[in-house]
Amino acid sequence: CRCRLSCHVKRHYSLLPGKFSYWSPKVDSVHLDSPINSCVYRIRNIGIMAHIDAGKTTTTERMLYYAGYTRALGDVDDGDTVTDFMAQERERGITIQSAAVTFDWKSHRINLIDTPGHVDFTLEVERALRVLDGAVAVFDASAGVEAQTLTVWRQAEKHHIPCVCFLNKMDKPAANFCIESIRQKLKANPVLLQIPVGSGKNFTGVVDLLTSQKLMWKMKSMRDDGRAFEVKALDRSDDPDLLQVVSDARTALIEQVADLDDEFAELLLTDFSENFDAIPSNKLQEAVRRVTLARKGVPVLCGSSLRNKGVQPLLDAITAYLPAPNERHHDVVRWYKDDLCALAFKVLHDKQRGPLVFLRIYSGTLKPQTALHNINRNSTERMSRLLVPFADQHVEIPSMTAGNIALTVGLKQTVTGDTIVSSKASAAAAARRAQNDSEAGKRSRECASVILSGVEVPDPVFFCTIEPPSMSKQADLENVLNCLQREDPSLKVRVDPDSGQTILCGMGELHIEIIHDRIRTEYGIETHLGPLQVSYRETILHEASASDTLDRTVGERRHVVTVELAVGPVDIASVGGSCELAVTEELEGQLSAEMKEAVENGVHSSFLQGPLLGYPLQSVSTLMQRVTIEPGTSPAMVSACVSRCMLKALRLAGGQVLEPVMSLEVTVGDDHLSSVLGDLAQRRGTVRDIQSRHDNKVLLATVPLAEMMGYSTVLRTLTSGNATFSLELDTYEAMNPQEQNTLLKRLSGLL
Ligand SMILES: Nc1nc2c(ncn2[C@@H]2O[C@H](COP(=O)(O)OP(=O)(O)OP(=O)(O)O)[C@@H](O)[C@H]2O)c(=O)[nH]1
Repeated sequence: CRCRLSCHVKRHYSLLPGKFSYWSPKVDSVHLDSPINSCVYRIRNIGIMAHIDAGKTTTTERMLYYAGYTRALGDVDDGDTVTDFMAQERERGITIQSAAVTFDWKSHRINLIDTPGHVDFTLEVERALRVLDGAVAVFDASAGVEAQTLTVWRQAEKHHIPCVCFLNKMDKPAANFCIESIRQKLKANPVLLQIPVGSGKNFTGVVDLLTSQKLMWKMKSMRDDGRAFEVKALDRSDDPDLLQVVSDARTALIEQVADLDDEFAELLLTDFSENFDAIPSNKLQEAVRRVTLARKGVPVLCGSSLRNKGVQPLLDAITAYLPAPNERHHDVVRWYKDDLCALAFKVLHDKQRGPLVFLRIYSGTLKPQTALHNINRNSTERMSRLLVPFADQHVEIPSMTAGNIALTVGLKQTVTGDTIVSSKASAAAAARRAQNDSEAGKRSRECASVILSGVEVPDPVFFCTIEPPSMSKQADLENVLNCLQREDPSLKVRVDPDSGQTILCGMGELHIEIIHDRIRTEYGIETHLGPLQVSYRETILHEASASDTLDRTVGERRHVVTVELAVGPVDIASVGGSCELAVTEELEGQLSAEMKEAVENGVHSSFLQGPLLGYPLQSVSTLMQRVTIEPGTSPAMVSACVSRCMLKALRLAGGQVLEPVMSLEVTVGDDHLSSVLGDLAQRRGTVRDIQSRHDNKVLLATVPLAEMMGYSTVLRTLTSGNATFSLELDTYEAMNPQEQNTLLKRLSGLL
């Protein structure tokens, strides 16, 4: 099945020279062994996830190098890695956008998505996880399980993604084999497959517990790329302590796997009952694979990417233990049989070609120059070109089959999360199959949807105004913001109805800063950002009713409408913070569809602007009691009257400001702990726990977002740069009356 098409491919599907404006100095040439159709069971769609700075990018670079796709090792500290190709990423040394990379390793096709670790970009991780079949969790072995790892681990669990753990940075003096921390904090079941040889700067290799072989990197110089390493069976000449540790660990591994996998237990008890140790390594490997796929355990490997040790066995583990696309279950896909069904999981904007859409193909075949149907937008558009993504380079190909990740050119309306199929008729056929199945009583109607579930976009917590350098650039800026929004659904742009100013809403300070930078560097527009502000919410304290009549003559036409309604607070727990609208049964029968929509529009626009400060409302229910409309009244007037009446009722109901409260985790040395605590007390922070991690303390707290502006600079000063932190939205909490008053005065310019 291994179709060696590389020559053919090189002749016909050359790289697109200079068409993509990104820079990539070290990519020699892309030679995928079979870029068209790898057998599905040899494909691995993999993500790398971790806490910031755990070494994801360094590990990815090593993988690309050993797989033969780069000819020099990239270094995040020198800013020349392949996957971090945007200018900001190179400058800051962090991964902002997931870049998809396709390469082959030992007859397997690996589609790898490098995901960012900073919490401001959690959506990027979520987006990537949605389309992955497996993941590698990279840990800094000297830090163990950190905050962001926990967050992404939970996300991976949500999508039932089997994982392999890689304990990186084993060369650091404080590195330790943090198995317990994986067990306790991640509530995972680590399956230890390797034992490190040496520690700290004497870390020289690993022992593979399946084969009892020693893999040693005997570096001749600091520049040694680690490509060559020695593989040798352990024997009596080896250190007796190591032999003992390996023997114990192998026995423990065999027992653990037998506990988790019945097939393996049976084999052990029948064919190898005399000597468990004689079990062949391939049988053990097959069992570890079953355990990993069933998510009963996670294989754990270790190494040091920076020092070029341990990455090749990690690549082997990806192919050996993580699932192929056909081993994963996707409910919706079966309705499409062999027809095309794909999910758009990322949009990038290329200045010359317009939007580039990343698609994960679940069934069928994708071909360029064909029309595709977007179910979510109910539109059909033409895909002009089909590419294999290789960081910032792309190889053009004539078709792509299920299981792969493709990059398409020409889809202008598609946004992240849309389901793409071959035609409207194919969507209808899938819907019919789903319908028949649900009618046959096999499953509920909800499950019979033919749309792949998209990506949930969290609400942004920060916002600020953005202005072009001159009015003549306003249209350009709007265009740029549209492009950026299609790429990044966590960025929201709106226009303030009172001031007419454009408002940027984002997930954090860094997020907004990066957007600002990109507008300048990629699109050449110098914009001015207003001060960063916190996105509050509002709710009401009591129930209240109001009525209102609008009687207005516009030109020849008289519009008369009367509205009566009641509002009340609802329990956050029961509605998850959203607002509700109900209409009395009597009224439901009286209103035409058009007028009902006008009423709903009026209520929903009031939900977007609370009565106190104009922030969106949370946990408010509205009951529409009476709406009388004189003939000739336009729907717009009905909406206007409903909004006015809502405002009246909301004011009577007493407003309450809700502020975003973040969960904060700070890792800091003992000597700086008290100054960090002192500073936190001044920020209205509440300390939840202080844990020890090696020589450091980990401080867990909640703190209002409003108090956290510029925190990274303050923390750096307080601790001379010896602390790291992560911040994530926890909840919205009611402000006390005193704080609320101060805020109201400050925002209305009285303070
Ligand atoms: N000592 C040591 N340092 C490492 C190792 N791997 C990576 N680093 C360093 O750790 C830092 C972060 O590495 P990255 O590869 O950028 O980490 P990342 O997880 O991709 O970071 P983000 O993209 O910002 O989330 C860099 O300074 C690397 O040189 C390792 O094995 N040992």
